[in-house]
Amino acid sequence: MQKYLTLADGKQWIGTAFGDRTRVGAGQIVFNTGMTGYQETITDPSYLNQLIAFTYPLIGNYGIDPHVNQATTIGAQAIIVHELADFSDHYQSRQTLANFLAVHHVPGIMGIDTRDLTIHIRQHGTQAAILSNHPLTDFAATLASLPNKPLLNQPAVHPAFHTTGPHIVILDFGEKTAITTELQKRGCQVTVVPGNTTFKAIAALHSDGILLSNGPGNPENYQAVLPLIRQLAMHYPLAGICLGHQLIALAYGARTYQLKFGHHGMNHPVTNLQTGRVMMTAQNHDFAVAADSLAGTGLQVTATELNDGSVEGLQLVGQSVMSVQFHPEAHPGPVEAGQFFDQFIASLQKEAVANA
Ligand SMILES: NC(=O)CC[C@H](N)C(=O)O
Repeated sequence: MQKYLTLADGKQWIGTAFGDRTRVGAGQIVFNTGMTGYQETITDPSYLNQLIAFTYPLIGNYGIDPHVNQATTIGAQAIIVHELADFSDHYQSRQTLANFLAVHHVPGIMGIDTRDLTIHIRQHGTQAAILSNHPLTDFAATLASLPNKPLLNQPAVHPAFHTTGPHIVILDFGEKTAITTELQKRGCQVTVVPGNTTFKAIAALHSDGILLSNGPGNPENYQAVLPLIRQLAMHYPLAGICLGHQLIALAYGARTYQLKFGHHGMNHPVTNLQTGRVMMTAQNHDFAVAADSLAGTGLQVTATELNDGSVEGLQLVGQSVMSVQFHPEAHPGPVEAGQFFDQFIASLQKEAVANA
């Protein structure tokens, strides 16, 4: 069965259907440059209502391992690959990628020139796209007629794996499971609450620190939570990852802007401005904090992306507020980005000693 991928600017690719073969997908198209990690990417809630094109030419070869899902549902609208592995080979694989997508009602297209698609997005910028079963006659009308998927929050209490370390509340805007797991591994008890929980309800949990999660969409659409963030920062050590980082910036008066084609992949070099060292990071964002909007906010840049110089880390001077744009919980190999969790936990312990 043929499938048609059409971009808002009219460019079209024709390929073969896989996954949920008849379903149509529509949203913003992004490309991901990871050579591995397709399952973590596909289940990452920050991709809500996006079409994900993989630049790595063979996808699906190690199948699907239920343990690495980042959420219980798939928010992405469609998956685009050059070649889909027709069988998977891994001792923990329980399912093929095609089957996994079919079960979650996500359509896929394979057999298209993903290099051509990526070059096109890099040159013309990120835009809306539709994956359909027939050539489109009216892109705008079709886009308007297709439904968006809702975000599914996953509130839960997660015990520490060992020892009784600090208790951290995660404000969930679309949290990846790996964030909870990285905290649990470090001895933390984690409570995940929806991003719109009130200050009073959060205070009743008696946590040692708050972490603002990653999440989908434009950070400017989250204005309602900004007063809560300022209030939380007055009472708790606060950390933010990706969307959480952008929300901290907005809460203190900085601006965010949309990148031309986003950072989606696992090979993004980031310079730690405190040590001068460069680390390889996993990233998944279309927006970034505007460096020229930070003057007078009290926020300082702690890290930058080596390729385009964009802001990758922030801290609030004199207060225990720290954030990163990249994903410290994800790594294709190098694990140094995980230091962010160590620093956050150390800041909770410092605060506890100061208040003793
Ligand atoms: N992974 C994230 O949290 C992404 C943040 C935001 N939605 C962006 O695209 O920039």
